[in-house]
Amino acid sequence: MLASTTKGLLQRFINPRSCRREFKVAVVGASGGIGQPLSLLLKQNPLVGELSIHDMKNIKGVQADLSHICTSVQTNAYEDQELGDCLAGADVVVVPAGMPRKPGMTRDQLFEANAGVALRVACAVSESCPQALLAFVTNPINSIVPIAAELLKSKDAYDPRRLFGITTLDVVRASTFVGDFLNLNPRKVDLPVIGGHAGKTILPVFSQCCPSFQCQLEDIKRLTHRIQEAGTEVVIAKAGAGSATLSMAYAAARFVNSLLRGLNEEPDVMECAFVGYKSPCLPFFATPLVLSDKGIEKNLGLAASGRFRAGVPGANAARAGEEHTEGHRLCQREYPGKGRAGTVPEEVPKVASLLLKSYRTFHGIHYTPPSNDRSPLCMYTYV
Ligand SMILES: NC(=O)C1=CN([C@@H]2O[C@H](COP(=O)(O)OP(=O)(O)OC[C@H]3O[C@@H](n4cnc5c(N)ncnc54)[C@H](O)[C@@H]3O)[C@@H](O)[C@H]2O)C=CC1
Ligand SMILES: O=C([O-])CC(=O)C(=O)O
Repeated sequence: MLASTTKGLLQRFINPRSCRREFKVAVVGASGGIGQPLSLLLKQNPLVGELSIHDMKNIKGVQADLSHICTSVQTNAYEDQELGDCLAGADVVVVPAGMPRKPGMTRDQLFEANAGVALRVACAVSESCPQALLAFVTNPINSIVPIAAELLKSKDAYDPRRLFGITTLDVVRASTFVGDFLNLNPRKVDLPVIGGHAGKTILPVFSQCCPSFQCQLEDIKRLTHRIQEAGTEVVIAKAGAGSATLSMAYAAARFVNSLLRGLNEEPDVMECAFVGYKSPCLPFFATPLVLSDKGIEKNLGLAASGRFRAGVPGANAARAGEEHTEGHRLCQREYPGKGRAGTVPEEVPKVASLLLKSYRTFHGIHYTPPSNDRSPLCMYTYV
């Protein structure tokens, strides 16, 4: 017994990869503009043992194509009514299903089209893999994640440590644009982005940028605006053919890989994501997280690292007029003495109030699923 334990430890020491586990990842919306390249990237991930893909259309073709790639990841495809089978036993479910924007639309305007998709997936997760980590790409993230949480609560399957809105693309863009600005390899730039995933709710925290840098306030404002409007930049450039797909697939693959590294008990895995937040007044907020086999091990909140310093103009960028909203009061209460070292950036109260407006948008919605939908969601009316 002792000998075999010692041998096991020795093997792990000699070959650390031998302790690597392989996980089942399900992609819902896998035939789409994001779903296909995301599946391609996951087919190459050594932490994935089984890649289970689902879509309402063309999924068998995507499966045939992926299955010719010479990696050991096993791929299985599921059609519309087979969502439950696709999800059964999944460790991670990632959802790039739903309509993308066209020029002139806001992300909010996708809510009616995409809320039903998110509710259907959340419902199927609650039945087929309630322990899975569930990560939405579907827009509008700021409202989709809260309604998915409501559905999971109604099914007694909500664990805030396991539900995520993927905001990694904001972080990827922040690294790219700041890397360009500083003439640095963007992979060497680490800039947390907090808040939400729409316009002014996207909040790069320049005071925590690593490496730190000093520049003119005008530059910070310009970089902030570029990061906040980057999605729209792509929507306009694609001129009606959808929104970001390749960069989003890259970002989602990175986020899923981080979830898997956490599940694999790798220490110190960190990502920002839009998740349940600790305050009842502000139930969701994107912040830096430490990931583990539980999903979220620790929410690092807003003063995430020792690198947080005063005196960098970023903390003052894009400051808007004060709004005496619940969110504003909350932030003042939780982070008194704003502007000092180690405290919240001053834009946060503004972002909080914008997020609260998103929640109110969905609170007013009466969700009626399509009449041909025979899923259990027919029973579910969201008011
Ligand atoms: N979180 C983020 O940073 C980003 C989010 N997005 C969002 O991702 C979503 C997908 O974008 P694209 O891939 O470009 O759209 P797309 O239209 O190319 O693909 C969407 C896919 O979802 C499938 N689908 C729709 N309803 C479904 C359901 N109930 N079950 C299974 N599959 C379903 C469609 O058949 C289609 O294949 C959009 O809502 C978009 O706004 C896009 C970029 C960034
Ligand atoms: O802008 C969009 O509609 C898609 C998106 O969320 C992004 O690219 O950040």
